[in-house]
Amino acid sequence: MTVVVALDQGTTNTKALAIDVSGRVVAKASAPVGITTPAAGSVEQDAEEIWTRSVDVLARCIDEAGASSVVGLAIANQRESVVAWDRSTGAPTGPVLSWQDSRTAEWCATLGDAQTVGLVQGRTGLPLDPMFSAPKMAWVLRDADPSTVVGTVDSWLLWNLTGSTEHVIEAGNASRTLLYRLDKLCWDDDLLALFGIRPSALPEPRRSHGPFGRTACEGLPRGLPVLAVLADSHAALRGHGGGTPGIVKATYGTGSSVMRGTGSDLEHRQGIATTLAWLDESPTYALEGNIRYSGSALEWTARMLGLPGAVALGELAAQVPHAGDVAFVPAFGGLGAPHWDPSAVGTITGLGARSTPAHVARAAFDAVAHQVADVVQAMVADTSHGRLRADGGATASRLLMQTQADVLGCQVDVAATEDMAAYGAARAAFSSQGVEIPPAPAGGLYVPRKDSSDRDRARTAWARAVARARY
Ligand SMILES: O=P(O)(O)OC[C@H](O)CO
Repeated sequence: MTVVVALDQGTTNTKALAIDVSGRVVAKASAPVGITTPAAGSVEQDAEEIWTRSVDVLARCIDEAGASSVVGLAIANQRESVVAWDRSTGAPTGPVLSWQDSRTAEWCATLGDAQTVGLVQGRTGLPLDPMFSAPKMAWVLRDADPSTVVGTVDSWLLWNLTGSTEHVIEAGNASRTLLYRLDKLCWDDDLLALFGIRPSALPEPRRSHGPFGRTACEGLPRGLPVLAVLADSHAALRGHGGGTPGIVKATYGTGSSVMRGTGSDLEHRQGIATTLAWLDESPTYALEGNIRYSGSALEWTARMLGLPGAVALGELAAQVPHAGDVAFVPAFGGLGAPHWDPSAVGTITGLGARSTPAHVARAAFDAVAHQVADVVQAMVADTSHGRLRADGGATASRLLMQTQADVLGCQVDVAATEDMAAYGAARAAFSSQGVEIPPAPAGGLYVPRKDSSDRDRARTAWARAVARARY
């Protein structure tokens, strides 16, 4: 048996899956990863913890699958988060600044006039927003020694996996930094100057198939090649078979990423990012809308209501047929796509004397579905003939998936595997070896149960709540 061991290094969890040539998962290990919010707008992680947890799950998975059957590794990783370390010692110089970290929001707002914002958007496909890596890189490099280097989480993992030899970044991850030029597929000197980032601190961009080197670290068999690296959301698109124009997928993780592959076309849409999905022999582009709080909005609401988690929240929400007039806009740290408003604040509107915790719980599920719908509708003019492919932990909620079909007015196909990012990365790794494994099959289908006037009413109420959350 031949397997690829795929690591999915996510915001709150690190998983490894051994996947065979038929696409079957033959071994799996996972470990939680800590995240802290030491101050308003600051969201941090521990780089050493990310690394040690990753080695731990990889080692357990390789062991279970049998080391001799492993042809190589694949990586899918959380994007935009920034790690800085000392090139000579390999030690992190501070915490990881998470993609959710918005401490640079004010600085970003002063960075440029409309022309600069247009330049950034035109070259990188991204809005000038603190979610992306460059402002965080600039922040961690302030006053840093010349030996300090930076990277995204894939860079950090590859540096450690290869025994501190490779300081590289996968091209799709690079496209999330605000420094990578989408048409020319390289770092952009003007943007490096804009953010004040010294080129020698940056990792070298590589194609999604590398080369990324071989394992040379403690805790893992030596000499295993890293066959493919993909940013996690992009990997999920690949898992769904996306990339070819038309497929729209939503990943429901800590945040949500909605993506539509556009093949070799660089398309642009108002409020939506254009991104490099992956770079094989030629680039595959995608449109993407990133929502900061979706699964984490459910967790937050559960905590506020004194419940143990999202499952209990779903049980409470199911006690009422709808949220009444209550709407919850989880604009913690501002709103992402398609609004891109860092000044928006988390808001619960429409509370009345008859509102109950169940209505608030229901409003939290509505919020996740409406945020995804906002992005899908900014990408696809008419959703009624299409389908949304869904993956990620929160797709286990039937309430959420039915709500999603209802507010979008189209069928939602839920992937049979909850590990789509790892699956997509494994697909890419096998493909580099000339083996094509099939896209992951759907495990559940949801069709809309609301008519269009109910849907329009719900969408209008949501739009009003979003307007209230914005200054
Ligand atoms: O950790 P996840 O799976 O929520 O993914 C994080 C995203 O990559 C951030 O853009």
